[in-house]
Amino acid sequence: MTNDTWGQVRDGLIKAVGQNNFVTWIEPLRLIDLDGGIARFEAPTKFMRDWVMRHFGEHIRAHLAQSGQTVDRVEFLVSGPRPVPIARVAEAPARNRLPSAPPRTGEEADLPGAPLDPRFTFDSFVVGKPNELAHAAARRVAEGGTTTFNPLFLYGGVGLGKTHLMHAIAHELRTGRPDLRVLYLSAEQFMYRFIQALREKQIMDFKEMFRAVDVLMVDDVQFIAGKDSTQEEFFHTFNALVDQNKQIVISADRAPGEIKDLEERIKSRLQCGLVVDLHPTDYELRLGILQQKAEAYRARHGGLEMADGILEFLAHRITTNVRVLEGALTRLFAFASLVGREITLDLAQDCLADILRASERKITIEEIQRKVAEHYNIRLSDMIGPKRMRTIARPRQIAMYLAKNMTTRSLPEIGRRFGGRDHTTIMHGIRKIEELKGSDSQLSEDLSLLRRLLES
Ligand SMILES: Nc1ncnc2c1ncn2[C@@H]1O[C@H](COP(=O)(O)OP(=O)(O)OP(=O)(O)O)[C@@H](O)[C@H]1O
Repeated sequence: MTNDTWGQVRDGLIKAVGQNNFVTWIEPLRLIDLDGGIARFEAPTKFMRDWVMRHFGEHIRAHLAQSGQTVDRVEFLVSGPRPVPIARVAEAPARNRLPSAPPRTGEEADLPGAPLDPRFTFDSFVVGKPNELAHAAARRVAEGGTTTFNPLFLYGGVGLGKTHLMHAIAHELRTGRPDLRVLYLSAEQFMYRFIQALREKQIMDFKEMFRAVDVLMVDDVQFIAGKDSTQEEFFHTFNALVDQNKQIVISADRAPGEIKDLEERIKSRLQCGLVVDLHPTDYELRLGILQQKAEAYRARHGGLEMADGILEFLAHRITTNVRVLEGALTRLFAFASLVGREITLDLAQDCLADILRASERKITIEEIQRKVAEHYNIRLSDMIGPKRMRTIARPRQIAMYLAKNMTTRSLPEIGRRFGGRDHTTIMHGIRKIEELKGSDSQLSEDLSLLRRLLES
């Protein structure tokens, strides 16, 4: 192939994939051979080979073919530490080398990002009060414009949509800004890649790779807390990218300041951008998510017969997290399609009994003691202490009564939590309250109020 032909192919490829992509991924390739309809290229590292093959292989083939070459297939090889000499390359190295390829040696650490879940898009993300800020910030980053806050730090409890939002950003950037190199991975993967690079003495490649991305997204960053050298490397990567104005998105299960064993300088760096939390879901958001999932199911599998109020019932009863909510719905649909019946409330309760039981709020004896002590304005220590005067003994008996009725604890267990009292003393206290509540309206009101407070 002549320089002219390559010049033509080069221009076409730049137009097709963008200058940035061309310089980073295509220019470093070396054409070793074009024979029998097969064009063979050599890439400096395995990572680059895989990336180019996946993203630009077809572009390269098509542009070579357009320039008049007979090319049915393009193959990519990795140049090993001691490349096998290829005669043709040796004969005409200057011609076959793609112009101005930067010198690269050895094989770079294999550093592809984690795969993205195709279902985690902005379209499938339901927005409500608890997550609207996080969603808006994620949307802003996904536009790929100038960096306004760096990093974006998303945090929240288990299963509240952190990963979903990060994948959505990556999907959006890949379509809207294909010229940007977006790398998404978990903090755990970051650590393993780092250890691998250390072991294989490829730390420079590791650094180069991470510093070459335009948008870096690291999920579950709390994982690197307490892992000193990984933290150190993460800190340097982080700084290098921020210095170049490259966008960073981080997620964690808690706010930066609350991650134990995370170096202070990292905490303060993480707090420099925009820190937003995903709050626990509320009823409206849960219902919205369930409605969206039910619609998606109908769109995929056709009709689904469901009695009124089922989704409302689930949104009301399953308050743990979205993952559990989704799991419940999936099981319900599978069950309904197996038995071929309409989903009724009975069927839902039956089929989801374990999930419903597990998401019932568990009230502890300590909570009961605290609430009752607060209500009657006595000290918590008096709940378990020996004082016998009525102003203390009565609230203590009320707490015993509630402990028996609102938890599954046995009398001896309750006795232990009340300063090691015997179960007969507990029994006596409970009986006393049962007796009194029929005649003492104030006491019965207090009991209902305390129940409500504890259940809320
Ligand atoms: N607002 C939402 N709209 C639609 N689906 C949601 C929403 N929030 C969470 N989900 C779904 O709930 C599941 C759990 O979400 P995700 O994996 O993003 O949680 P996470 O916050 O990253 O949790 P973890 O801390 O366990 O990693 C996913 O299937 C996700 O699609």
